[in-house]
Amino acid sequence: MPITLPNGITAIELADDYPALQIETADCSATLALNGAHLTHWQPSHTAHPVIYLSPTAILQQGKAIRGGVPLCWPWFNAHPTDPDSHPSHGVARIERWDLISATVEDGSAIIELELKASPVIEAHVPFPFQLKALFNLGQTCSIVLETTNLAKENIAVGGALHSYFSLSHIDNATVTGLQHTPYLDTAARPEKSAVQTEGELRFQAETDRIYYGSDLPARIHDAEWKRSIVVEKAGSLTSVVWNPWIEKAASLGDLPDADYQRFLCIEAANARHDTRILAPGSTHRLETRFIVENLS
Ligand SMILES: O=P(O)(O)OC[C@H]1O[C@@H](O)[C@H](O)[C@@H](O)[C@@H]1O
Repeated sequence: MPITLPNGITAIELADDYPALQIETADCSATLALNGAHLTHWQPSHTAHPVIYLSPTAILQQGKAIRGGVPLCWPWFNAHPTDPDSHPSHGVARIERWDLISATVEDGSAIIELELKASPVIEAHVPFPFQLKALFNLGQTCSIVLETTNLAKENIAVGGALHSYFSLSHIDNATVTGLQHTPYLDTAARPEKSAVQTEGELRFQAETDRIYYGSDLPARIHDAEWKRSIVVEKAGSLTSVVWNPWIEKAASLGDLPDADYQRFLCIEAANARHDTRILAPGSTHRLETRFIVENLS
């Protein structure tokens, strides 16, 4: 049965056969694509600039991943752990269409639940039965929960990430705090190398691709030009990923303008590598993140 949408939430098409929900409430504006349960825009009313970066050349097509927004990576993080040539980067959840289960507006916040149902495409990549839900609470803050339940009779392994792309005035204006003394794996280095962050403030001057482990955040992105901080909180995750592709990698990505590496930074609540979760039959894992925007005077 079709869901009746409340005032403040409208069904739109972002492209041909590419449905989304447009949210306009007193507290925020936001856009949520059903493909990938992918938040492509969120801007609370108290901030002058969008919080989420979306590539202007993102491909909006069934079966393709959107560049930017908040990809829901599931059930593995980045390349498939054993057979990367046969399975898509960051899993299938971000390229398949989700079903809308409910949508309400309460006190200025849109509360939306989506579910990814099994299909032959998904079964070709995910070898176990599951229930997967995404819960969004979009208002003055933005919270996203990705909830996996194991419907198999044996243990399953579930990794992934809430791969948020945060919009910046310019990467040179951005610093990140909250990660000092945290160990990380530098996956941009060849070979990968382990280190501990010594700096109190992280700045960006090269490709950055780090998996921080034992990290429960929060981290804070300061944008000196836009005079705001974005606080990134999380739960159900002990790995945090910080990613910016920089010049060369950005140029190799066909769905990102060459110069746009300057316009975003990813901070991701992850279950990456050894933080992949083992779920017993019937058990549920919740990977959560929340964004809070603070204006600086
Ligand atoms: O191009 P994709 O599949 O969206 O991945 C983008 C990036 O996602 C990040 O999470 C990874 O740490 C990077 O290694 C990866 O390049």
